[in-house]
Amino acid sequence: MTEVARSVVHEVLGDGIIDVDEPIVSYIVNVLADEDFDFGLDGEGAFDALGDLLVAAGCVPDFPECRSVCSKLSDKFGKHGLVKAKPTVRSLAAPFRMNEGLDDGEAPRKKPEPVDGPLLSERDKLKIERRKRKDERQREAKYQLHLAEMEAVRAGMPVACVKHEAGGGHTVKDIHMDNFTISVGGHDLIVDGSVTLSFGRHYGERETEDSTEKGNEANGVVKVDAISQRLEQIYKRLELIDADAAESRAASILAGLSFSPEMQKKATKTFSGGWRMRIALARALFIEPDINLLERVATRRVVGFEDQWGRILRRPLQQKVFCWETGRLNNTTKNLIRDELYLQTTFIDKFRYNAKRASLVQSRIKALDRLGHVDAIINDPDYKFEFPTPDDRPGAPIISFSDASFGYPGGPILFRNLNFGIDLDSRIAMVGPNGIGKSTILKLIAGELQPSSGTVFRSAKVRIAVFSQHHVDGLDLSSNPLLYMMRCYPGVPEQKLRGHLGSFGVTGNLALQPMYTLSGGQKSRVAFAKITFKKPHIILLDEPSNHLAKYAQSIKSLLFFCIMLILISSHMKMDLDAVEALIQGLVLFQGGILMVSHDEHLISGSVEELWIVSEGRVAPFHGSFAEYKKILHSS
Ligand SMILES: Nc1ncnc2c1ncn2[C@@H]1O[C@H](COP(=O)(O)OP(=O)(O)OP(=O)(O)O)[C@@H](O)[C@H]1O
Repeated sequence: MTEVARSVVHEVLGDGIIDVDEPIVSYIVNVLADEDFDFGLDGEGAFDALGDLLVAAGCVPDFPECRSVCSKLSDKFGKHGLVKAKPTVRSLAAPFRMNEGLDDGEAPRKKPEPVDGPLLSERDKLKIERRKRKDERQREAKYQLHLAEMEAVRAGMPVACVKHEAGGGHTVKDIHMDNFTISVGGHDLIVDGSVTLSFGRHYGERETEDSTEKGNEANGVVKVDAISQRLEQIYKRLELIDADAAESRAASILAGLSFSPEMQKKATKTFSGGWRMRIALARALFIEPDINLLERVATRRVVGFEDQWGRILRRPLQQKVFCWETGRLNNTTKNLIRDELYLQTTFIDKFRYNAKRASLVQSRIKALDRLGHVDAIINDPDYKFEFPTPDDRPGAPIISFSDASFGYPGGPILFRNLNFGIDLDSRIAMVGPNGIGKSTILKLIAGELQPSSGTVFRSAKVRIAVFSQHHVDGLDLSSNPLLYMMRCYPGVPEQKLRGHLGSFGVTGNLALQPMYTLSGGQKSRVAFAKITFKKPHIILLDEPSNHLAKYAQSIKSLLFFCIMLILISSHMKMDLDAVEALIQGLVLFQGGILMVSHDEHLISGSVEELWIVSEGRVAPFHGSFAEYKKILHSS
C-alpha cells in the first residue's frame, strides 16, 4: 500500500518532489497512506496536515497551489482505493424498539454517572481525536523539516552542481559541455569551463594533460586550465597543512590523551563516555585553526568574566540586587548573589526565634525587605531543581551486594565479590579511571544488568530513578516537555505534570516549546522531571554534569582551558547554572544518592562519601576529593 501511495505522491507532485529529502518524502507518504487518515472534503484534511510542510519543503510554490495539489492527491488516492470508506448511515426498513421482547414493567433506571463537564457526542470525540492527530502530524512535520535543515547545515555545503548552459555543434556521439560552472559549498571550483569528450577516445586521470594536447591535435578540445589551477591550489594547501603527517599528528595527540596504539584503531562506539569525550578533545586539538580562532573568544570571555565577578562581589548586597534587576550579570555572578541571598534568608529562618540573635535577625529582615525582588531572585526558574520527597520510607536493607561479580559476555571480569549496601541516607560519589566500570555498577544496582555470580538485592518497595546522558538523548525531540510527560504518565492531570516540570525550572512557555529547540541544560531538566515523577527513594546519577570536570583536573595551560570552554559551549549537555541548581536540589533531597562523577565541584557540594573503584573492587575513601586527587597525582 505504501508503495502505491509513494507512486501517487510522485505522480501528483512531479518535479516538485525531486529535490526533497527522503525522510520528508517518506513522512508525506506515510501520513497519506495511514489507513485512518482523513483526506476531508476536496483534500482539505491533507492540506491541514501537510500544507505547511509541502510549501516549506518546496514541493509546491505557494498555498493556493498546495490546496489544488492536496485535492488531486485526495482524488488519486480515492481512485487507487487508498481512501478508507467512511461508514454510511443506513435507514432501517421498519422501526426498531429498544424494549421489544422485554417485560412491560419499567426498566430499572441506571444512576447517572457523575460527569465533570458537558457530555461530548461521538462526533465531538472523533473531531477532538482528529484534531489531536493533526497536531501530532504537524509537530512531526516541523521536526522532520528541522532535521532536514540541520542535516543541510551540518553538511556545511550544498550539493555540488553543474551548470550546463550551451551545447556545441559537434557530432552527436561526442559529449561537449560549454560554459559550465562547478561550485561546492558556495565556492566556485570551475568557472566557465568547457569540456569535449570525443567518441572513441579513452580518458583517465594521468592522461589529462596529455589528452589535452592530443585532444587539441584531434580538435577535441578539453579545457582543463581551471581544473589544473584548482588542483595546484589544493596540492599547495595540502602541503601547507602538512597533510602527509596528519595521521601521525592525530596519533600523537591521541597518545597524549592516553590512547594506546590498539585503542587508536578501535571504533569510537566501543569507548565509554569518558573516553569518547577525550576523542572529542583530540579532535578539537587537531583542527588548529578553529582552536586559535576560538581561543581568542574564550580568553576574552574568561577575562570579562573575572572582571565582572570581582567587581560585583565587592559591592554591598543592595547594589548587587540592583545589578541583577538591570540584567547585566552573567550566570555565575547571579549564582553568587543568589547564594548570598539564600544564606541570608536561611539565617533568618534558623534564628528567627533565637533571643540572642533577635536584633541581628531583625536588621537582616529589614535589609532584605528594602531590597525587594528577593523571592524572585531565589525562585528564579533557571535555578530551580526540586526533587520530590518520597511519601514512604521502606525499611532496611534497601540495596545490598553480596559477593557479586560481573563481566560483560566475552569480556574480562570487571568486579569480583563486591559487598556493600546503599540506603536512604547514602550520599555517595563513585570515582575512578575511565572504563573501570563505574557506570556498570549503577546498571547492576538499577537491575539493568544481573551479576555473573553472587547477588544484588533490591528491596521490592524501593523506587530507584536513574539519570544518565542516555536519558537525555532518549527524549522524544518531536514532542514538547508537557506532551512528553503526558505520554510517559497517561491519565495524570496536566496541571500536576506542569507543576512537576516547574520543580525543575521547566515553566511557562518552555513546557510547550518543541523539545528539539531546548538547550542541553533544559533537556536535562526535562529528563530529571521524567525520572523523578514517581518520587524515587534513591537517585542514581551517571555523570550528570557530563564529563566536564575531569579535564579541568589535568588542564594546566590556558590553551587547554580554552579548549575546555569550547567543549563546554559546544558539547555540554547541562549548563553551569544547572549544575549549581542541581547541587542545591541534591542537598535538599530526602533520599539516597549514588553518583558517578569526575566533577569536583558537584561532588564536594552534594555528597558526603567517596567510593573508589579500582582493580575490580569498590572501597570507601576516607578523605576529600581534593585529597584523593593528590594521591592519584603522586602515584
Ligand atoms: N555493553 C557493553 N558490552 C561490552 N563491554 C562494555 C559494555 N558497556 C561497557 N563495556 C566495557 O566495560 C568497561 C566498563 O565500562 P563503564 O562504562 O562501566 O566504565 P566507566 O568507569 O563508567 O567509564 P567512564 O568513566 O569512562 O564513563 C569498559 O571497558 C567498557 O568498554
